[in-house]
Amino acid sequence: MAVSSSGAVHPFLRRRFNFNLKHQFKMCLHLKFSSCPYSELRVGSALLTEDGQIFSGCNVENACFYLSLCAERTAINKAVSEGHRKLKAIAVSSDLEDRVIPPCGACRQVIREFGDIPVFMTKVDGSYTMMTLEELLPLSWGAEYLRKQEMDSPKRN
Ligand SMILES: O=c1ccn([C@H]2C[C@H](O)[C@@H](CO)O2)c(=O)[nH]1
Ligand SMILES: [Zn+2]
Repeated sequence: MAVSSSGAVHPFLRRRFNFNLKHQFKMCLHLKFSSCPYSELRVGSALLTEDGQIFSGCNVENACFYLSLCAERTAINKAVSEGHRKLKAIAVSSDLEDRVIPPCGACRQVIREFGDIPVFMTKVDGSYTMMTLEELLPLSWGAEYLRKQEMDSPKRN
């Protein structure tokens, strides 16, 4: 079920994740590094890893539009490329004042690779709506549909 808040740390988070949302939001402010000359929509993301580290990201757009990368995937790629595959939660923020910002379909699929984690969709005033990845992307495609033996094989290319 979706959880909304006016900015305080939600009890759900404190219980399940021992997670300081304010700190996470601070990291989300990395939307100031956003490179978005085409959409002019600054987006930031922050994710929490199992061992308590936070990685931030922003959207990085390209003149060849479809090469642009969303903030969430920037953050995920940073974390994974530094050896952090166990993700606990992810947040996404933007300049939008009147609405929370939801991850696009591509990002939902990429987040899905790392489990059914909570996704915090925030507004500039610090309020947020939290939904789990399963709620955002029900009946989703994942590694369990692939041939496991092949996936586990150390010899695969
Ligand atoms: O959750 C979202 C939604 C949109 N964007 C970016 C992609 C693009 O740069 C801009 C406009 O779609 O917003 C993100 O980074 N994350
Ligand atoms: Zn996206």
